Amino acid sequence: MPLAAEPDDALEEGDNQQLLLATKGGPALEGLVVGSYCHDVLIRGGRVVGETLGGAAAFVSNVLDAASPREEEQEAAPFVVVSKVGRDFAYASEPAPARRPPLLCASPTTSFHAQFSEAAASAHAPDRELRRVRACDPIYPADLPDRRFAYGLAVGVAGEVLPETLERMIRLCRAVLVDAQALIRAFDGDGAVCHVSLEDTPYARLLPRVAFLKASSEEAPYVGVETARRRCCVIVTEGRDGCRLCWDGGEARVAPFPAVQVDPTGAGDSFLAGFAAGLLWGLSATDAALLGNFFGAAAVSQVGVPTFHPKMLQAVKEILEDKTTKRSSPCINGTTFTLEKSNMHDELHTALQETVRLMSEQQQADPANGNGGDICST
Ligand SMILES: Nc1ncnc2c1ncn2[C@@H]1O[C@H](COP(=O)(O)OP(=O)(O)OP(=O)(O)O)[C@@H](O)[C@H]1O
Ligand SMILES: O[C@H]1[C@H](O)[C@@H](O)[C@H](O)[C@@H](O)[C@H]1O
Repeated sequence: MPLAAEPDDALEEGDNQQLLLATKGGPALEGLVVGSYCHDVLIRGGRVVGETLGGAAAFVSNVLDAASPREEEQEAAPFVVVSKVGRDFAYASEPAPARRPPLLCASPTTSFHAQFSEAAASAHAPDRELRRVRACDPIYPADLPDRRFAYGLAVGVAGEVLPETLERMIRLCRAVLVDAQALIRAFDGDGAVCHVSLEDTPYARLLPRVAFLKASSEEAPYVGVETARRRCCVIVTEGRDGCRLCWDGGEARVAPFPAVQVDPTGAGDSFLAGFAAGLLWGLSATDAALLGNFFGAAAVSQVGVPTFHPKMLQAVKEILEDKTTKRSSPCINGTTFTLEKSNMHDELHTALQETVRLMSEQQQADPANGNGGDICST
């Protein structure tokens, strides 16, 4: 599919307004999630302690399905996933991939071995060593659908979101949110994950056209927060300490939620999706980060892609319906983002915290709703 023939090529940056009008008041705030599903093998003390579905796209879909606003008549949350796997993909019938099937390739599914350290992880030290043992094909610009989206999430795990693919996402989507792990991961001869400086990658020049860039505290030094915040809003996640947002001229710290961590995998992915859902509900970025922290905490409490209790989701939905104003003017729009904390930030935090408390009481009363094992402790 030649790029030159595509309608989005004719789109100038100023045409964003036209896109806004087309979507405003329309039936769906449709999203585009780009990044591949993968196989995660969790290893502790030389022993395999878990094999799970992974890939940021799987964690992200799970949270968007759970928390993004949707119309009554919509069966599923309105977003498309562009993901690639091989014929060996073991999780085709899991809810996240089954709902939005990946593209099948001749190459094998991307696969990671996560080696957990015996020592208890501190809030900022890397809690596991990751090694990519197999890599699927990259996602090319021509793999993306030929239509416009309200928002895009670039969430690669193994370098599969090519610079030209991110560029096309930027042209197709009104606002793009990027996980730094999609941009700065490199792999040594053994597949061990290391990082390169974002400034030295072809992605750097695209930053001014990105709305939000999320990095973990381990990735932040490679992103160069002080430079990046002049180009887009940077969110640094800090594990059990919550997160901070930095933009040109301001910053905010957002408090975490309590969690008993059993597996840190997917915390950052779930954070980003919760954050995006918050923006879709019409929250300011700093308020939306509360929803990010909420789903990040929920992710570490279970092994693999978490299952959310329907009562918990209902409570979150009621809180959001109560605290947010009409969605007719969504904040997920590069020209009208509100970044600062609103005056109901603390109330929103308290209400979500109360949900965490109720759910943990319920879990204690009914251990059958447990977390399915602990990867973090011996
Ligand atoms: N132990 C924890 N307790 C409570 N919340 C947590 C915990 N760990 C993570 N979170 C939440 O999840 C968010 C993302 O976590 P973190 O900073 O560890 O991301 P990450 O390193 O990208 O995660 P991963 O690579 O494991 O997906 C945090 O900002 C926080 O809100
Ligand atoms: O950093 C991790 C890692 O690459 C995992 O293998 C994957 O499942 C997660 O999605 C990602 O955030």
